[in-house]
Amino acid sequence: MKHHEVVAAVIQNGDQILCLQRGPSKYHYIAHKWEFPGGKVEPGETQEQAIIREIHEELGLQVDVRAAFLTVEHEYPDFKITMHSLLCTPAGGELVLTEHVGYQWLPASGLLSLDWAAADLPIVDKLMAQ
Ligand SMILES: Nc1nc2c([nH]c(=O)n2[C@@H]2O[C@H](COP(=O)(O)OP(=O)(O)OP(=O)(O)O)[C@@H](O)[C@H]2O)c(=O)[nH]1
Repeated sequence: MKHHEVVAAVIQNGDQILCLQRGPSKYHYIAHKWEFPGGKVEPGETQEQAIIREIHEELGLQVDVRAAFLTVEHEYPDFKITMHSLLCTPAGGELVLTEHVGYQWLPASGLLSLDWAAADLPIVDKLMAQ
């Protein structure tokens, strides 16, 4: 089974957290699900370099990476991921969606109002517990 190393940013602006909605996908179980911005780590990149690149590509934002948050191993029906979530704060730029179909800024207490990708649920749980 294919395995991907993924980084995901929990971008916190005060108590608000940036949540993004994926569009259609060939995999029904991730199509239209909510997730954190990020993507696959490319060969030779650190997690921090990967998240900074992905956030710039996907959202046109600069971020500062503050801390590692939680690493999740998740197996979907067709592939598995190791996803490293990193706590980030906005550091410039105007949010423009280039790959996603929607976004919401929500406090941790509101995160479960969204239909999250399965791999994200441990991250959501940890954010809600803090
Ligand atoms: N970015 C991101 N990906 C996630 C999250 N949760 C989750 O299951 N994933 C999965 O992790 C994988 C990340 O790949 P991606 O498609 O976003 O990465 P990428 O931008 O490098 O994609 P590409 O292969 O089209 O170049 C996808 O299969 C995605 O469904 C999340 O919170 N953020």
